[in-house]
Amino acid sequence: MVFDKELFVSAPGKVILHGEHAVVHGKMALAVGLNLRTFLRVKTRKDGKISINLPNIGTKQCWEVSQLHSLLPAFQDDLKQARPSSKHLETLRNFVEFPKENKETESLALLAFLYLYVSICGRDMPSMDVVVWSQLPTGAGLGSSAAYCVCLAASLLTICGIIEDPLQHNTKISSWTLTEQELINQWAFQGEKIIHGNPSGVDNAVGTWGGALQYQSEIITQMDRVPMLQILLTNTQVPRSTKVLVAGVKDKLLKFPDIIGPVLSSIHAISQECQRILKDMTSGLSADHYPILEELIDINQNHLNVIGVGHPSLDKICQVTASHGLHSKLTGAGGGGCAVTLLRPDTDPNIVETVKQELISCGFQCWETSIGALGVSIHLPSSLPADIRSEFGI
Ligand SMILES: Nc1ncnc2c1ncn2[C@@H]1O[C@H](COP(=O)(O)OP(=O)(O)OP(=O)(O)O)[C@@H](O)[C@H]1O
Ligand SMILES: C[C@@](O)(CCO)CC(=O)[O-]
Ligand SMILES: [Mg+2]
Repeated sequence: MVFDKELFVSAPGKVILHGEHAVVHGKMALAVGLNLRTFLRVKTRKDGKISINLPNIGTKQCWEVSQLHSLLPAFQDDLKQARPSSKHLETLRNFVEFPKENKETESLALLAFLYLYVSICGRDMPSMDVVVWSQLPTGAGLGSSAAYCVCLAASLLTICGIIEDPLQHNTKISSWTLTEQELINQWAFQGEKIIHGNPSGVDNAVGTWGGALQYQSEIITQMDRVPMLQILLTNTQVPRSTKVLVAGVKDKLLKFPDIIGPVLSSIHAISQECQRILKDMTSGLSADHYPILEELIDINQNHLNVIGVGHPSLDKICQVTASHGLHSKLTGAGGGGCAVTLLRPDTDPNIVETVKQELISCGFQCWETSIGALGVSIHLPSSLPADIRSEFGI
């Protein structure tokens, strides 16, 4: 049982360099942690209530823990057997009674929370307040859903005592053991299944481990030496749903297996080639690798258009950046959302500034960043960034 406890947990967003969508069909993806994070604060309370506050999507809910106990029979057979079934989802939807005009954004976030809360806590449901606040744009291809699920899984497993609070004995440790991270990742994957329908698991793996990784069929390989690539991220601000886009690619693949299948195989080969180049770059081979990286970006962007996940706003980013000699592709599920542009070490900062201004004048939002970020972390309140502290009112 949990007594007075307060935890602060965070997880990074991600950028997929290559392999989005193909990875859902067993191909390889290369993905990296992003220095924009989701933060969660959980604080136990004593009045038998459980509240969740999600300011990014304007959602607040509060229930009696005793009400949530009524969900247990539907979960009883499958408790601790991680996989959301249609029976679970139906039970949770009936429990929350979403009004007709309810936004999908809100229902998916609450369903994922309730699913993880009931499945992980079982009979020992703690009374608590949960607040989640993110630096990531929601639904823009930067893995906001995975960062949300990783934070929920890590905090619920810790508050229920299933994994240890890393700060309990040593305030310098900022994450869990490898075995505990594996458990966090598995539960976050289940949360992603509620939000995405059929996720590959790459996003939650980056949210858990950060860094740079290669992902294929649930096998995660950390790339231990990756060059410090500088990138420009542009958010078209065109909303889209990963769930809908992933389902669209599946339909196309079923309809035209001999046409779409080879495109996915080619995307796989692009990921392999990119990985080889990144390795060469870290082993100090002097060749100019950037032209190849740029060509791979262009080919993949065309492939992503072929499989139906492009958008005129993404084409616009490619045109604007190409007119200044830079190369871009969509990242994440596409259909709007974000694009990634590769910056060379010798790219003139004035050019980057001009490109940014042009993109901003199209109504887009830009961030210049480098790849790689820490995975799921636990924080002392004093070590949280100032803007996060003020979001949490501390
Ligand atoms: N900070 C947050 N607070 C509440 N819910 C969130 C938050 N971030 C993400 N979500 C949930 O995740 C959903 C967005 O997930 P979606 O997979 O469509 O986009 P994404 O994860 O940002 O992009 P991608 O999967 O392409 O990387 C939202 O509709 C919401 O339900
Ligand atoms: C589109 C996709 O490949 C990446 C979304 O960030 C979906 C997935 O892998 O689950
Ligand atoms: Mg997502």
